[in-house]
Amino acid sequence: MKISVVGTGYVGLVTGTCFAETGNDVVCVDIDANKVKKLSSGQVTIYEPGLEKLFERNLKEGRLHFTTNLAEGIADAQVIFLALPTPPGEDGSADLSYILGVAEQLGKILTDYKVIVDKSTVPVGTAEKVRAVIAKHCKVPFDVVSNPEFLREGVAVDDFMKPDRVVIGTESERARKIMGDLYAPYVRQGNPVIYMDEKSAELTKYAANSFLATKISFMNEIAILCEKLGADVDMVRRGIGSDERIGKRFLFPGIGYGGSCFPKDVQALVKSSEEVSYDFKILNAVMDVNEKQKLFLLPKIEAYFNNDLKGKHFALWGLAFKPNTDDIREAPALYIIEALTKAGATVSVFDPEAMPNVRGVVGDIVTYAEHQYDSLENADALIIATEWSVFRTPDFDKIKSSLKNQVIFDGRNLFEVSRMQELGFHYESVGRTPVNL
Ligand SMILES: NC(=O)c1ccc[n+]([C@@H]2O[C@H](COP(=O)([O-])OP(=O)(O)OC[C@H]3O[C@@H](n4cnc5c(N)ncnc54)[C@H](O)[C@@H]3O)[C@@H](O)[C@H]2O)c1
Ligand SMILES: O=c1ccn([C@@H]2O[C@H](COP(=O)(O)OP(=O)(O)O[C@H]3O[C@H](CO)[C@@H](O)[C@H](O)[C@H]3O)[C@@H](O)[C@H]2O)c(=O)[nH]1
Repeated sequence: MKISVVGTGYVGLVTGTCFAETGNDVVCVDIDANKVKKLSSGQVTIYEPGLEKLFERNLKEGRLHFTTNLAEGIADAQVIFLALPTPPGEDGSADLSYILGVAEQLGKILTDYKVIVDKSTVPVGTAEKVRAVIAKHCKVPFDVVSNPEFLREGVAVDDFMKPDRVVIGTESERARKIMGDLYAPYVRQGNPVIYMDEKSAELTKYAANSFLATKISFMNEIAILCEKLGADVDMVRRGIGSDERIGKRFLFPGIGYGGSCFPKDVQALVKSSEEVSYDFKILNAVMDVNEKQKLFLLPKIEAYFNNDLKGKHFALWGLAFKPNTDDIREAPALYIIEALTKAGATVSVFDPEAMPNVRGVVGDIVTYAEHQYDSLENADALIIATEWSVFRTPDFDKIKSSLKNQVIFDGRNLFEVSRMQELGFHYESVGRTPVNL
C-alpha cells in the first residue's frame, strides 16, 4: 500500500519505517528541512534501539522517502497518517494547531479518496474537527480515522511490530477495510485489532496513559508510606504484583513519571473533563503526587548536607526521562539540576545518549562528563535519575575512589540495600530503609 506519514518525530519515524518494513511504500513529510535532509541521506535523527537497521534496509530498498513538500508527499498515498505534536497549550489542554493546520492544507490539495488517520494523541472530538476543517475546501470523498499509538520510547520498534492491540476508531466500512489490511501483518501474533467508534478510540489512548500514570503515582505514595512505616516497597511491589488482577508491570516507584506523554496526556484528560464540567479527582491527585515526586530526593540530599548545598558538587547519572532513549522531555533529572544549581551546588552529568539534548536546553550550567566515572571526580555524592543498564552493575571500587564522600542517592532503586551496606555506602533510595553512615 502507498502511505504517507506527516510528522517524522518519535512516532512518525517509527511508524513510517515499520510500515515500510512490511512492504508498503512510505513517504514521510516534515516541515523541518534539516531533519528531512538528514533522514534522506541515511541519518536516523532519534536514538531508538533497533530502528537504524530497519531504517537503513528500507531506505536502501527504496520503500522509504522523505520530503518537506506536503502535496508531493501525499500525492500517491491511500492513507495519510498525522503524527504531529499535540503539546499542552497554555491551559494544559492539547494544542491542536499542528493537526488542524495540516488538515486545512490537506483539504486544499486532496484530489482523490484518502484515509486521513489521527495517529497523534488527541482529545475526544478531534476527528470530527479534522473532518470539518478538511471538508471546508475539499471536493473529493475522504475518511478521518482515529488510530492512537501505544508505542513506548526505547522499545518503540518492538511495540509497533508486535502491538498488544491496534485500536481503530471509524464508522466508515471503506476506511475500516483499508486500515485492517494495512495492519494485518502486525496482528498475526493473535493480538486483536479493536474496531470502535472514533470518540471511544480517542478516549482509549488518554485512559490508557492516565491509568498507567495512576499506577505509578499510587506506588510512589506507597513508597513514601513504606519509608514512614519501616516497610520495603520492593517487597510490597512483589507482593501485590503477583496478583494477576494487579499485574507486575508499571509498579516501580521512583522520582516520578516524565516523558512527552504521561505528563501532558494526564493533564489534557483533566482539561477535557473540566470542559464537560467533570472534576476528575483521581487524576488531579496523580499529577499532584508526580509534581512532588520529581524532587523526592532533594530533602534527603539537603538533610545529609545540613541544609547547605552551596559549594557542594554532585555527580548525576541519567538525564533521559527513562533508559534507552535520548528524549529529555519532562525528565526528572532536569528538575534536579535546576534545584541543585539554584541552591548553589555544581553538577557533573553523564547519560549514554541524552547529553546533547540536555546541552541544548540547559547549556553550560552543568559539566558534561565523557564517561560515567569521570563525572564522579571530587563529587560530594552521586545521584541516580535514570535506570540505564550500564548503571546497574557499576565498578563500586571506582565509585568509592572517585567520590569525595561515599554517598549515593538513588532515584530508581538500582541496588540492593544490603549490598550497599556491605560496601559501606551511605545509600538512600525510594521507599526502602536507608543505609546511614
Ligand atoms: N513519543 C511517543 O512515545 C509517543 C507515543 C504515542 C503517541 N505519541 C503522540 O504522537 C504525537 C507525536 O509525538 P512525537 O513524540 O512523535 O512528536 P515529535 O515532536 O517527536 O515529532 C513531531 C514531528 O512533527 C513535525 N512537524 C511539526 N509541524 C509539522 C507540519 N506542519 N508538517 C509536517 N511536520 C510537522 C516536527 O518537525 C517533528 O519532526 C503526539 O501527539 C504524541 O502525544 C507519542
Ligand atoms: O513502573 C514504572 C514505569 C514507568 N515509570 C516512568 O513512567 C514514565 C513513562 O514510561 P514509559 O511508559 O515506559 O514511556 P513512554 O515512552 O512515555 O510511553 C508511554 O507513553 C506513550 C506515549 O503516549 C505511550 O504510547 C506508551 O504506551 C506509554 O507507556 C517514565 O518516566 C518512567 O520512568 C515509572 O516511574 N515506573
